Amino acid sequence: MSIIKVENLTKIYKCQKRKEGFGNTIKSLFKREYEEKIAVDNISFDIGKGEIIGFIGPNGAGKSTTIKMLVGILVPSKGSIIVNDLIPYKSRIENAKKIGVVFGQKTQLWWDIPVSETFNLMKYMYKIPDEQYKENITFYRDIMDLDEFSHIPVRQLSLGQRMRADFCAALLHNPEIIYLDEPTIGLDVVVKEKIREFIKEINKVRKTTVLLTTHDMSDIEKLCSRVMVIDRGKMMYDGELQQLKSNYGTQQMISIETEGIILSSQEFYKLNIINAEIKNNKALIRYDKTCINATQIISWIMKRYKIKDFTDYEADVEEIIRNMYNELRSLK
Ligand SMILES: Nc1ncnc2c1ncn2[C@@H]1O[C@H](COP(=O)(O)OP(=O)(O)OP(=O)(O)O)[C@@H](O)[C@H]1O
Repeated sequence: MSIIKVENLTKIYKCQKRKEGFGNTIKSLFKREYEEKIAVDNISFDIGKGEIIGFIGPNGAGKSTTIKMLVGILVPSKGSIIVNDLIPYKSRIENAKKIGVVFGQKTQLWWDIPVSETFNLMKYMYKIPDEQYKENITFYRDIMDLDEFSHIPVRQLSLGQRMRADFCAALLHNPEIIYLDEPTIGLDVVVKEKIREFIKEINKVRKTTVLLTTHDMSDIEKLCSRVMVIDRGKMMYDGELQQLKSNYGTQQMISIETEGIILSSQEFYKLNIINAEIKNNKALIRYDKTCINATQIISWIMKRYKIKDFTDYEADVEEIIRNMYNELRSLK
């Protein structure tokens, strides 16, 4: 059963045409010319209850525009969206009761009041029953260390504390879906890890559906099994992260340490590899697994050197996505 169903969704922005030069600026005061920008171009997808989906793409790809339409802030130019059996822009308030939103770059907390007061206001606004409110505060207090900062006004919080407070505020009313737009941007590794654990826990305990937009590929690797990739408004990939890895993650690396000094990098190019960086008795070899495999490389080296240690690395998600963007763009 899908909780989000999107069909042929398109968003076209109408923007004022800007021409250079003083004369043109004066003219534009009297006669405005407009041009259209297709930000989201005929995309369709289905999301099931309890899924955690990574929604990724380069800058300006159309991610935020899609999320704004799902939330109900923007009206689509074409196509349909059903979220929780509602059309978001027609039932904004009803929809808002069932969703939570966290924007890494903006806060939805009140700047001048302490975090605990903000939570009280949210309780009042969303009409959260006492029992549910108490249960949630206890749950979040432990997992997000709320006591450390709940008495402090929001403007005095560090970014990591503010993000933790933002997450709790967005989840106080037990939303069915949470939209996360760059939720770990600018955070240190410890807070990032805490927030990822929190997302996993909420998803496990409450079956909350999560749509996550991020440029941090470790967020994707650690949280999502399915990814949707958008580029220039078009859906380029929707499927398993694992499949994406095997389609685009053909580049791999082996690092090797030998007993003696490696004399020259030139000889490594007899192998069908991409490149080799050599330093004393260490070599870092980059290869394409569709051309040669790790065993072939190791056995070739073993005939020439005594190997002390070696490690075989999978391509990381960042590299996979880079390969994918490059390939898709070269096709256009
Ligand atoms: N209000 C607007 N008016 C006109 N064009 C807009 C508006 N908002 C976004 N755009 C354009 O629509 C396209 C998609 O923008 P959007 O913000 O959805 O991308 P994004 O994938 O979220 O990018 P980023 O990763 O940089 O946040 C971009 O070309 C952007 O310039």
